[in-house]
Amino acid sequence: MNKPILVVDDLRTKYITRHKEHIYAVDGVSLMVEEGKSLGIAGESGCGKSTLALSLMGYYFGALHYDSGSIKIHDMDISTMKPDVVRHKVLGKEMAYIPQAAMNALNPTQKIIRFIENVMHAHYTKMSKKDVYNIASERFASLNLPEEVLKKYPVELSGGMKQRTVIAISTLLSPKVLIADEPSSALDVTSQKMVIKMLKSLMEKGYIKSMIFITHELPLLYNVTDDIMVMYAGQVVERGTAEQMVFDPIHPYSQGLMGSIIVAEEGRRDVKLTAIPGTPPNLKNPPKGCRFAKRCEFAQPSCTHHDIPMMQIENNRMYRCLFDRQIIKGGSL
Ligand SMILES: Nc1ncnc2c1ncn2[C@@H]1O[C@H](COP(=O)(O)OP(=O)(O)OP(=O)(O)O)[C@@H](O)[C@H]1O
Repeated sequence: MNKPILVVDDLRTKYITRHKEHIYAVDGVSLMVEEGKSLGIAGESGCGKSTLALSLMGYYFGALHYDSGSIKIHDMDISTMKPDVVRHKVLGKEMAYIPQAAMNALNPTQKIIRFIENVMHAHYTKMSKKDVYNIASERFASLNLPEEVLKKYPVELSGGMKQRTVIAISTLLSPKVLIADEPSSALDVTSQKMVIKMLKSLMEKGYIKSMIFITHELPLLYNVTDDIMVMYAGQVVERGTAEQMVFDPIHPYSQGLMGSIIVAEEGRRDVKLTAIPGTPPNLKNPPKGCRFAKRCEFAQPSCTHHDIPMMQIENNRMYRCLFDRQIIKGGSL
């Protein structure tokens, strides 16, 4: 096992609505990312993926609040740091975040190099413009981004190029963890591929030490990440290697997720396109016990009696279900 970089233990974060309702969108999430490894997070819309990303970044603004649990980068616990402290001490150098619409982060009235100067000067106040330019052009070249981009305005760049530019800028300080939230979902297929290639290249070249990649598409994760974690209604329901999760998912929800998407992988063309019947529970008032029980073809009365813990079956391979994997996989309940 490599050295753990990011360790999250039993994290709970919630939205407090105007009507004072508490919505636990991240409800007891634990995860670990090792040095040199990438973790994919998958799950249907509304399962808490983006809230988890925001919580890891300490973005507690507006309705989102920290409740309990810890987030450690190496041994530094950042879970209770004030957002301002996180911004100064953590963002950029320790962790970087690429949100869904990252390309909109660029200032339309500024050339790219001016934007980079601002980013670098926030960390190194005395760095000369020449040094900033040299660092940026070297990194851009290494990531196959043309140097001319530095002298352009965002409007002069295509969507894909803008996205790759933002990724290059966010990782200029070589953070230990990169959190990418659906970084390619708004792009055409060719640009998507280039973004994915770039993320892999950031890992290979050691510009980032580890990555969390969020998407609702399991097969995309299979091509990008070492491990995959599936979330359902604010909780983790399964974790394993990408290979295990795509070809041998255990939890009935992960199995449904696999069956509900087109898998472009060789050998998986047999998978039928099916939708998982029903909808996830309302997180204002989640059901007792297994949150997937209402939609699960294997559900038994015991599933809803008490909370179901994660069952560890191998190192880094776990799932949240009362039943043995042979029973679920054999469909003989
Ligand atoms: N500002 C908010 N106030 C109250 N509830 C919210 C707020 N933002 C999100 N939620 C709720 O939190 C839950 C998790 O939302 P989140 O956006 O994290 O899911 P997601 O898995 O990232 O979905 P998507 O893939 O669509 O981005 C949802 O039930 C959502 O309704």
